[in-house]
Amino acid sequence: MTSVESRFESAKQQYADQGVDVEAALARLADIPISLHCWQGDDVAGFEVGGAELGGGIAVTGNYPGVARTACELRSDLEAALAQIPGRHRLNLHAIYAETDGKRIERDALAPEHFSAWIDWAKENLAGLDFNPTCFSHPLADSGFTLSSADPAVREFWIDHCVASRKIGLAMGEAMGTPCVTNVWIPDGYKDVPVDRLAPRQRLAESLDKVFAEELDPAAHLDAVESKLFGIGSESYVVGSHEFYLGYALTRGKVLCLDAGHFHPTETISDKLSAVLCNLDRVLLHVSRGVRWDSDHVVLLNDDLRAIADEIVRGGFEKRVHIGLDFFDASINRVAAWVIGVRATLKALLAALLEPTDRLKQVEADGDYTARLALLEEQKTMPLGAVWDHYCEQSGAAVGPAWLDVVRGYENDVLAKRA
Ligand SMILES: C[C@H](O)[C@H](O)[C@@H](O)C(=O)CO
Ligand SMILES: [Mn+2]
Repeated sequence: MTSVESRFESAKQQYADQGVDVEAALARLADIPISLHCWQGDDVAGFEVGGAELGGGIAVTGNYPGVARTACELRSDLEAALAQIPGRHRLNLHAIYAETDGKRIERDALAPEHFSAWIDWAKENLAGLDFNPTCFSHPLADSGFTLSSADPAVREFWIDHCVASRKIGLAMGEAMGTPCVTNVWIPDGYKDVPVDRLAPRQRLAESLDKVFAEELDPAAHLDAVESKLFGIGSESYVVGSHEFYLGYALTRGKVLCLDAGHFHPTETISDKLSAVLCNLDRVLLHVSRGVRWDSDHVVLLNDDLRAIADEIVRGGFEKRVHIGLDFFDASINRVAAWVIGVRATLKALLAALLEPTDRLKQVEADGDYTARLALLEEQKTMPLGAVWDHYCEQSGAAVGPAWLDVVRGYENDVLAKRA
């Protein structure tokens, strides 16, 4: 027996003593896909012919070598990351990752054919695809307003882009046999205090109603809307605030996207899950790590991430919460950034799945808050790592930090050779 296996067997017994079935927990974990965000691989630049600088009040810092310059390079980098991540996962694409054969295709004219290479590759490598219209990094977003613009021509352009994006998302969902979540995030807002907070929100609601006018088969496609508190250049007012989208999602039956970096710095999204899922069917998560602001740091196995995973598992929300990642760090190896973030997310889910939740719920229901606190605290030193290592080994992913050597090898052989 290898040391990984002997540590696993002893951990399994320790969890069994707590009433936890480790094999059942691992089977549940294998069934939870994480949607990797393609934009970590190229600093949210995309491959649009004649594309603009990154805009929309989001910023990527760092200049680590090896950024992906083409869709082929990005797919190769994703394969390198996926090889170090146990389980089968999804990919979240933005419209600016279209492949248009060297021709400039305006965003309102994008079509499924511009993503056929992604779809073919996804069939081999992934459990599903998700999608996003790109309503930033474009001259028609320079005013700071897109779907809520006061200019009807600007609004029209972005409505048409979002309609085109839903068709692309639908094609992805049909091809993959699992619904594609197409998420609309817009940067619209004001740097300074506005007088009229209402009119842009009314225009946004009208525009969204036009975007979503056509009913799409939920077996292949789901619509999500993402709120934000502030961005760079929209510090005082964001049109698509949380309250706006919560109301919109509730009244229109849409998926609500909660981005961990899009709330007040001391506000967490974990507590929101059970609250919004009392009335909404589904939630999309953008798991991110804000440091002092919406800085989009790589997610780590910290208290916030564990609390999100705990809420998903304790609520039995695995099929109602779509887990996507959203961070972009250009100061470290970008492939490693994906591996660190996804492995951390899976570890958090595993920790939650290994919790004796029924017992904890029972002591809570009995009013035994002493036992609740004591058992939760004891849980923290249970041998999660031994189960995690077994899961990695069983799935063909590297055990422990060994993945870093493989990613370093890819860096030397491939990334370092990019000019
Ligand atoms: C690139 C993404 O769509 C973007 O990060 C968005 O989801 C967001 O969170 C903006 O702050
Ligand atoms: Mn986001």
